[in-house]
Amino acid sequence: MAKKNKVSLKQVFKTIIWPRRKLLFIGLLLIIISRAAGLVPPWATKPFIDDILVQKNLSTLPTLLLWVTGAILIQAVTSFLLTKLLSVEAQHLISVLRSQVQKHLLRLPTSFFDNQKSGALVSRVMNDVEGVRNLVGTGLVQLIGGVLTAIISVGFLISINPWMTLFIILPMSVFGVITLKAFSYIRPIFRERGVITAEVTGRLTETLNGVRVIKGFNAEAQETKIFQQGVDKLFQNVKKSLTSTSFVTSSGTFLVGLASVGIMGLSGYFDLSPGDFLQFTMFMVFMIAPIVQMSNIGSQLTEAFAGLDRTEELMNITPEDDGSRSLRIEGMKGNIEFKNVSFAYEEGKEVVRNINFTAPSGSVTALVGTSGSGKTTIAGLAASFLIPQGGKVLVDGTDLSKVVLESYRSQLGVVLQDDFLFEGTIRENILFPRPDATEVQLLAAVQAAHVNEFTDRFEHGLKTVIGERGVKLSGGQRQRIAIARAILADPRILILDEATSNLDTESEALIQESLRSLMKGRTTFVIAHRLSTIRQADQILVIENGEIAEQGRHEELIERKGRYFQLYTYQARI
Ligand SMILES: Nc1ncnc2c1ncn2[C@@H]1O[C@H](COP(=O)(O)OP(=O)(O)OP(=O)(O)O)[C@@H](O)[C@H]1O
Repeated sequence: MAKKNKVSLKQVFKTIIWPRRKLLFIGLLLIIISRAAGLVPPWATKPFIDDILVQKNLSTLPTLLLWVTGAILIQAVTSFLLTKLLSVEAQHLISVLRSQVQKHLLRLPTSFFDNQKSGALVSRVMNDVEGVRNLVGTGLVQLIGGVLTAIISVGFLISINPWMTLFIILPMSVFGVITLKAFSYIRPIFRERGVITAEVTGRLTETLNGVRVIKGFNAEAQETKIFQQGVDKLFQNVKKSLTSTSFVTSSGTFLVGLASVGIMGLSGYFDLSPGDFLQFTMFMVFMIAPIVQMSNIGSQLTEAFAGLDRTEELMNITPEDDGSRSLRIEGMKGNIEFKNVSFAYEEGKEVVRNINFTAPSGSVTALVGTSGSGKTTIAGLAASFLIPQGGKVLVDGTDLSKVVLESYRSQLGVVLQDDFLFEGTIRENILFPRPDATEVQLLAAVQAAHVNEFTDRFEHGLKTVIGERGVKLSGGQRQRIAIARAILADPRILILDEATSNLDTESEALIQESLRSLMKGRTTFVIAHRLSTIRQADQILVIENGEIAEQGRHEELIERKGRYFQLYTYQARI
C-alpha cells in the first residue's frame, strides 16, 4: 500500500531538474545576463551624482544614459525569453505528469477505488502536480539568479565600505534563518492543504452526483453544513500558512528598514560622498530585494515539494499488474474453474469460501442468492478484479493470478447494472472497446442488441449525442447500448450483472433477446435477477453466506425442493 513519502531533493533533481538541464542552463544564463544588466542602474548612480550633478561634467552623460537604456532593454528581452522558455516547459511537464499519474491510477486494483472518492482523485491528478511549475518554471532559476545578484551586490558593497556592509549582512542573516525556519513549518501545511482540497472536492462531486437522493431526503442543509466545514478547514489551513508567510515578509521589511536606518547613521560617520551613499543604498536594495523575493519563491517551491510528496505517495501504490504475472493465454477457449476459492476484503473476514465449480467454455452460469451473499464477489473473482486469498481460479487450466491481466481482459466483457455511458454519441459509446471495428461489425452489434429500434427514431440516429448535453435515455435503452458494446467487443468471457429495474414487457422482451445474442457461445457469469435468464442457464449456483448452497439446472433444483425452490417460490424476484 501507500508509503508515506517525502520527496527528497536528490529525487527531484534526478527526475525533474537533470533531464531539463540544458533548458535550465539557458535559463540560468539568461537570468545572469538579466541580473547583471540589472546592476547597471545602481552602479550608474555614483558617476551620475558625483560627476554629472555635483561636478557638472556633462560629457559622460550620453554614454551613461546609453548604458542604462541598454541594460533596461536587455532586462526586458531576457525576462521575455525566460518566461517563454521555462514557463512553457513547466506547463508541458505538468501535462506529462498528469498523464503519468492518470495512467498509474488506472493500473491500480479496483479495491483501491472502493475506498476513494472519485472527486478527490480528480483533484490529485489535476492539482498536486501543478507545483512543478515553480520548480521548472522561472521559480528555481529566479532563486539562483537572486542568490547571484545578492552575492555580486555584496561584492560592490564591500568595495564601497566593508564595515557598513557587515552592518547590513547581520540583519539579513537573521532574516535568512527566520525564512528557513518558516518554510520547514509551512511544508506540512501545504501538504495538508492538498489533502483537504481533495476531500472537499471529492465530497462536492459526490453531492452533485447524488443530488436526487439529497433532494429526495431533504438533506440539502446537511450537505451544505458538511461542505461549509470542509471549506472552513481549508480556510484555516490557508490562514495558518498566510500567518507564517506574512511574518516572513514583515520581518524582512522590518530588518531592511533597520539596516537602512543604520546606513544613514553610518554614512555620516564614514563621510561618504553623495554618489557613494546613493550607490551603496541602491546596491543594498539590490542585495536585499532578491532575498525577500527568495522568501516568496521559497514558499512556491515548498508548495511544489508538498504536491510532489502527495503525487509520489500515489505513484508508490502497487499496480494490480506489478510484473509478477508472466503467463499469457493465447487463443483462449474460456473454460473457467474455481478450485476451493476463498476471498476476504478485510483480513480475517472471508466473504466467500470453498467455492468449487466449473464453467465450461460457452456455458452460462447464473449466480443467485440473497443480497450480500457473495454473488458480486464471485463475479469479481472471475473477472480478475479480485485475487483469491485461498484456492485458485483457473482459465483453460492456467492460474488466473499468474496471467498477464491485459492478455485476459482483452477477452473479457463486462456489462454492469448501471452501465456507464460516456458523454458523446451512441456510436462512440458502442465503439469504445473496439474503436477500429468496421461499419458492418458495428451495425451487426447494433441490430443484435436492438439498439436501432430506438435510434432509428432519432434525427441523428447513431450519431445522437447522449449524456449531459444530449438526449436522455431510458434505463432499458442504456442497457441495450451497453449490450451492443459488449457484443461488438466479442469477448470469450462475459460478466453480466443483470439490471433489477422493472421494464415494461416490450423492453423486457427486447433486452432478453439482446442478452441471448450476447451470451451465445461465450462463457457467461450472470448475477441473475430475471427468471427467464435463470431458466436458460446451464448451471445455477445458489450462494448462501459466501458458499455454494446448491448447484444445478432450474428444473433439477426445483425438483430438489431445497433453497432454490424456497427462493423461487417465496420471493417474487430472486
Ligand atoms: N469492497 C468491499 N469491502 C469490504 N466488504 C465488501 C466489499 N464489497 C462487498 N463486501 C462485503 O462482502 C459481502 C458479499 O458482497 P457481494 O457484493 O459479493 O454480495 P452480493 O451477493 O453481490 O450482494 P447484492 O445482491 O446485494 O449485490 C457482503 O457482506 C459485503 O458487505
